Amino acid sequence: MAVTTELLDCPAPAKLNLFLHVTGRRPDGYHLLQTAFRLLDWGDRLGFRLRADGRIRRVTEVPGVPPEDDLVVRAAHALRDWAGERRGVDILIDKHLPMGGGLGGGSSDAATTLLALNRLWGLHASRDALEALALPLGADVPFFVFGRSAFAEGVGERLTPLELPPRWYVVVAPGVSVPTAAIFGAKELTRNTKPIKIADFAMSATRNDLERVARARYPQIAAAIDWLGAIAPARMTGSGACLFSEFESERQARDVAGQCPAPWRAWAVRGLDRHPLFDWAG
Ligand SMILES: C[C@@](CO)(OP(=O)(O)O)[C@H](O)COP(=O)(O)OP(=O)(O)OC[C@H]1O[C@@H](n2ccc(N)nc2=O)[C@H](O)[C@@H]1O
Ligand SMILES: Nc1ncnc2c1ncn2[C@@H]1O[C@H](COP(=O)(O)OP(=O)(O)O)[C@@H](O)[C@H]1O
Repeated sequence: MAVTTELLDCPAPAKLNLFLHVTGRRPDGYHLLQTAFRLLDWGDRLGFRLRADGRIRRVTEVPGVPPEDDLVVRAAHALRDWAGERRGVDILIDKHLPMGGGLGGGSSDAATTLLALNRLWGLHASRDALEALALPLGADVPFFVFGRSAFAEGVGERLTPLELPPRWYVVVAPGVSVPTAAIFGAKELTRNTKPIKIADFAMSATRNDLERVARARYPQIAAAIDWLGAIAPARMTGSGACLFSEFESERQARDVAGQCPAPWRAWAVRGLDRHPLFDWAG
């Protein structure tokens, strides 16, 4: 029987890939990357309620994602098995981030689950231990546990903190959902960008290698990048479908977001330096 306790309400912020270079491919097919991750002050919200009976349940519907496939459920099982925890949890998801958007929504939901359950179950797992549990859930999940703007290498798990200036972003969703595996698997993807040094990172000197593939396959992405790019330099995040431009002021960002033509959607959002749950790893 479920125990009635308070709901632990937690944010799961989105990320942008400020650039993404594909530098190689591992024998198992995963790609070697260099990317700069930036957290955003915008995301999903998750609720966690302790259960004494040991069951892990997602209690809200997420269209297209059966509970057993949901990264929050998989994260909760991974942490419970690792810790030998006997209690369970009810998990509520309030989804705001477009799925298949390159904003890392599912990955961030999974990381927030690891951080929240570490606290709810009183496990005191270290950040390193949580990052190790995160990687098998998805290449982006360790970054959200790391919880700071980061330069990432490997498949995204080798993370170095990155100091970034305060910035606002316009994020545009062109109304399509992109399957990450199909973009990485494309024959035409170039996989030999020369590695850069972290100190050489600049928006103007980098690009997103996945963008050319996504543009060619999804005309809506190409059209949206061209629309935003006519106003300010615009780039795709991750494997798409969303794209973004960077601005120094909130006013500029809100002004541009307000011009976005339907049916595309646009948001003006602030870049974060730290994950709101940064202190929750032991
Ligand atoms: C492209 C990026 C950039 O941050 O983000 P998204 O666009 O998904 O948000 C990530 O590398 C995605 O990370 P994530 O979404 O966690 O991907 P995963 O579930 O691990 O992998 C999905 C599939 O993408 C391919 N994949 C993913 C990561 C990688 N470095 N090489 C790959 O080839 C693999 O085919 C894998 O089966
Ligand atoms: N909690 C979740 N939220 C969103 N997607 C999820 C979740 N759990 C599993 N998924 C799966 O992960 C896929 C990628 O979702 P998402 O992380 O939002 O996009 P992206 O990897 O492009 O940033 C979804 O299409 C869905 O099948």
